[in-house]
Amino acid sequence: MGSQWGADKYYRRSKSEGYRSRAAYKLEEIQKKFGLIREDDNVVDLGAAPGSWMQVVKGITGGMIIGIDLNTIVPLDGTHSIRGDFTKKEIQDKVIALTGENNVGIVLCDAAPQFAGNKSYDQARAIGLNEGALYFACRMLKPGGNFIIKSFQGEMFQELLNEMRQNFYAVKVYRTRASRRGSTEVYIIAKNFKGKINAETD
Ligand SMILES: C[S@@+](CC[C@H](N)C(=O)[O-])C[C@H]1O[C@@H](n2cnc3c(N)ncnc32)[C@H](O)[C@@H]1O
Repeated sequence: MGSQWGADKYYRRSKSEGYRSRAAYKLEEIQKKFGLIREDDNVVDLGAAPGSWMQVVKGITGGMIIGIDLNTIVPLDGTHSIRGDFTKKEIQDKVIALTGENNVGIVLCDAAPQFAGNKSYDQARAIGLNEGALYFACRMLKPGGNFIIKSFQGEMFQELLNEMRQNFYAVKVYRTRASRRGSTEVYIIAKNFKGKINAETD
């Protein structure tokens, strides 16, 4: 039985399996289906707190793992955490200082803005944040890199997909089983970055 309040089967499972959040199961499901995280990928996780996606990624790649969040990410061995807004240049420069230029194999983004309860305002902010994440991915990824991003179906979603298709050779929309029932949440699975030349997203 699903519950809006977190006491659902994924929440209980995350507690018993030591994950920091039920969100872990969304990434596990996406990885099982699409296998986009490769074992030598450097990975950047946008909106990473409390850090369950970083825990999942640690079990897959031997590459560098960097999590970025507005909130503190409790340290996770063998990973880097950056506190700040990933849309800001100074935060992006910190990532490049760690990875070098265009040396990231996959960017993950599970970030969402604080919702105010106004449907069309919230949707516009969510898509705006998605565009910031797309810009980040285009700045960091190596050609052939991948991008997984949470979004919300509604106004401007199609335009976002079109921008994704300008920058990646294959783009799909996927809804995870762990997404809450009735929510418009989906993940965009973008494969095979075309390279900087197509990255005119800002
Ligand atoms: C659903 S949580 C992510 C859960 C995470 N995937 C996990 O597995 O633990 C969304 C996060 O996005 C972060 N966030 C939203 N906007 C952000 C921004 N501009 N820069 C950095 N983090 C952001 C929020 O602070 C929040 O912690």
